Amino acid sequence: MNSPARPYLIAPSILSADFARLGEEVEKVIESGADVIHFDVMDNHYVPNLTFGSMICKALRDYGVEAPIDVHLMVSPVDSMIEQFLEAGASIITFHPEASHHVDRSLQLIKDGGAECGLVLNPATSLHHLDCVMDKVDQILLMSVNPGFGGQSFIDNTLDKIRQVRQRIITSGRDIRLEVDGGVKASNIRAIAEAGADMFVAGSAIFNQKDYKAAIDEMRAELALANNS
Ligand SMILES: O=C(CO)[C@H](O)[C@H](O)COP(=O)(O)O
Ligand SMILES: [Fe+2]
Repeated sequence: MNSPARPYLIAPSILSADFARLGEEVEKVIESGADVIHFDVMDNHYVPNLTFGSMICKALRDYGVEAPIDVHLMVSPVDSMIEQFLEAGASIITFHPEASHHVDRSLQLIKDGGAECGLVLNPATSLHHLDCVMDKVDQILLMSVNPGFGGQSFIDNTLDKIRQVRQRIITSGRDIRLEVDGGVKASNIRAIAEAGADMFVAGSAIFNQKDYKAAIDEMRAELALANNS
């Protein structure tokens, strides 16, 4: 079905980390084999929850975190937050198209700031939002839960959406990452990869375990079995 041009990337979501020890938690999860840190920004407006802003991203950089930071903006409006996160050292910034009045402008703002850009589509958001930006995005994030909270169950019909987006990526001829976020765990990560994803966000499935390395290793073992030919 698909042959990812990139290796599989595991991106622990710090939403489920111990916020009182965030620097140590991030260090520990990187040492345990994580590729990317997924950073969930919620504003109690676009989503019914409130998390953290760019100061925390900057604090992680100042603490010495060098791993890519993948900022998932669940905020509206988006542009002022994009500017702040560019300043704070974000590597990738994604946002929800319905949260921006001018999607192309917001994507360009991210690129001009030197970060990678992408759109996030909720479970019931149409793929039509991708039609005019496939030449611009570096990453597409498909939500497999409704945004706002960690620890929810994976919505199964996301698998079909992943297959459709993978086809669009192949058609575009571009090297666009396909990230999936929400309810990802060792028991379903192989099916998600086989559908066409190459980047996997997992919050509770990693941070709610005692042994982060064992949790990540188990996911990698499942990914090694994925048939994506
Ligand atoms: O964007 C998110 C929620 O809006 C989180 O990234 C996501 O839910 C990760 O948590 P979990 O793996 O526990 O589902
Ligand atoms: Fe997220």
